Amino acid sequence: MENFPRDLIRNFSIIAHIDHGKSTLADRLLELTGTIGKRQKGVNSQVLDKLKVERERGITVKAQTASMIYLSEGKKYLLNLIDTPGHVDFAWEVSRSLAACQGALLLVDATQGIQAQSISVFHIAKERGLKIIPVLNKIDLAIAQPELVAAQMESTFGINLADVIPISAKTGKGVENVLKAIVERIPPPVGDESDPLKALLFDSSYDRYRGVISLVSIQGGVLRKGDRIVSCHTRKKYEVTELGIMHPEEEPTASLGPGQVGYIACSMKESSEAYVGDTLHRVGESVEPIPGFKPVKAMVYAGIYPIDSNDYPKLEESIKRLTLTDRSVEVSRESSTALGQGCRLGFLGTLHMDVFRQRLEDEYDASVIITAPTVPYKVVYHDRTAIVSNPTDFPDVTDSANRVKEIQEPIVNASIVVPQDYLGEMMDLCFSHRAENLDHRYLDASGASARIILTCTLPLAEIVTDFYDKLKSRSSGFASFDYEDAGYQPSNMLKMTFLLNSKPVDALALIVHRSAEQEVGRAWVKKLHKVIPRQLFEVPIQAAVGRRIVARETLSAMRADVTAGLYGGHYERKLKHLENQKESKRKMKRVGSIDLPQEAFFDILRTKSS
Ligand SMILES: Nc1nc2c(ncn2[C@@H]2O[C@H](COP(=O)(O)OP(=O)(O)OP(=O)(O)O)[C@@H](O)[C@H]2O)c(=O)[nH]1
Repeated sequence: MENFPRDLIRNFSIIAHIDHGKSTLADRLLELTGTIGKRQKGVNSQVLDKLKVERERGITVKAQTASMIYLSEGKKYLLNLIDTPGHVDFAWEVSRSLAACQGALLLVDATQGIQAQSISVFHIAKERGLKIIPVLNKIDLAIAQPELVAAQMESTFGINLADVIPISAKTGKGVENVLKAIVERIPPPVGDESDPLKALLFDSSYDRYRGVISLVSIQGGVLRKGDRIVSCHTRKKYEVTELGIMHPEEEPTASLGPGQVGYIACSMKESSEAYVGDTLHRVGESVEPIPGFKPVKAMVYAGIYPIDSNDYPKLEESIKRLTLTDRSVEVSRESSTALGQGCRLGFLGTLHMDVFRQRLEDEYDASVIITAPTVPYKVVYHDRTAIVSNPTDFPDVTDSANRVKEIQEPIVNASIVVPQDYLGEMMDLCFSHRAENLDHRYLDASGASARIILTCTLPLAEIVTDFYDKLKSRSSGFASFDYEDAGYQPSNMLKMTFLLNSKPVDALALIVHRSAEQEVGRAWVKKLHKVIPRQLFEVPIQAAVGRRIVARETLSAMRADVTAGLYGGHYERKLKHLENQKESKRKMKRVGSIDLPQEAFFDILRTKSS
């Protein structure tokens, strides 16, 4: 395995919109090359989708890699498949996996045609200079429109119709042609055995016994067991204790040569030491780091609290262990008068957040509440700039004493692919979420079912809550959506606070755009009015921006005599009543002079939209 000549190695990825069949095709390739046995009929567990949550949701979260041997015209090729995740939140993982490849299979579902992510992944691959092999999947289905979709691929990607390979990843039809094309069209990797060692770290996972396991692509030289290596990024030194290829499980080898892709274990204890995109080289040799290194950046933040505050230590431990396997989650401590001790987590996007919460619940049996997501804002003061991702820390911009010059919010370039009948709906949706620079063009030549790609810029804050759900429901499920980071722009954002009996409640603060302050303020005081139990006195519930009250409701005083039931009866009954009262008092959170049941808080926070 380790002695493969470089010109017989091919490193490639499958890139596609979600559900277009990447994992199914990967399975078929592994089967055809004899890397795994044939699946039994009816068993649909994909080898490369490992995590339970991935299987449940049918999406790939973490990239997996596998090597296979393919015989063609008497030659034995080593094909390294680098699997990429299929969701916008993980664009960075796609990009870094592609750094280890020379080619990519661009897979498009022949029943659905090109979708938003087909276009974005195509551009990432193109920018990296990869050889792209267009593949049309699901041709076994009666509703497939292979000619139409192939024509779409020609006009959108500028590829040759003759290069498109029609397949059914499900039945295996045409898949042999894909293997042939990989060998014929994708160039072998570069790099020489005599070069100094240069390895790109493109993924990592955590093993309880061996520590961090990194996936590397050897771009020059040979890596051997026992080698002393050093990270360009951290300058930390390690000894390689084990290495090998994924076939599809780990298979130890004595070395990894130029062009090879494999795993290494090297006494790295903390997963935070394994920087994706880092270059590893041998101690004593100096090399130019591989360009394109950038640390991952959290774009969505939320607070996470245990339902029962006694569970905090357990929750913290669980989060710690989970982040060992998913380094892209940022963690810090946070506490709130209303919710007690918790953590503030930063995620790449909302799906990433959902997946993390589900893993926490599945793997650690933790009952948690996650507060509404907030994006990181830039607060520009006269003398400095701060990044604020927690409403509690957001300054009151209406108070000149705070010397805030400007607030900037993160924006994204969004693209939506949708049948033309839904164009009006989609434009309305975008406008109601503060879209700018709206533009559209046709993907197909014409026809009643012609599809359109709509592009615009949107504030990230507008898409982190329910934008995706609205997009799906208002397009009857036909629209697909993708976005990429487009930096920051000045924006009129304000901090809204809520007052109960004239006292502000920290945990309820949120950041809103000025244009939405009335609407949001009114909706929230109404909601609070519903969930807060009546007190012995009248309680005003107010939404405020700075000192300005933008909405108000009044909770009238409780009239019933609650102690009435206590007169007469047995002593034990009274005692029981007192105990019950004590118990429920324990659960109450005293905010200002108001007692609030914790559940009321959770109710509010669960649905709060920032
Ligand atoms: N009929 C038919 N169904 C297919 C074919 N290829 C994949 N599918 C089905 O399409 C669905 C999605 O396939 P996956 O392989 O999970 O898609 P994916 O692109 O890996 O999805 P992500 O990992 O979430 O990006 C599954 O239900 C597959 O069984 C095909 O050629 N024909």
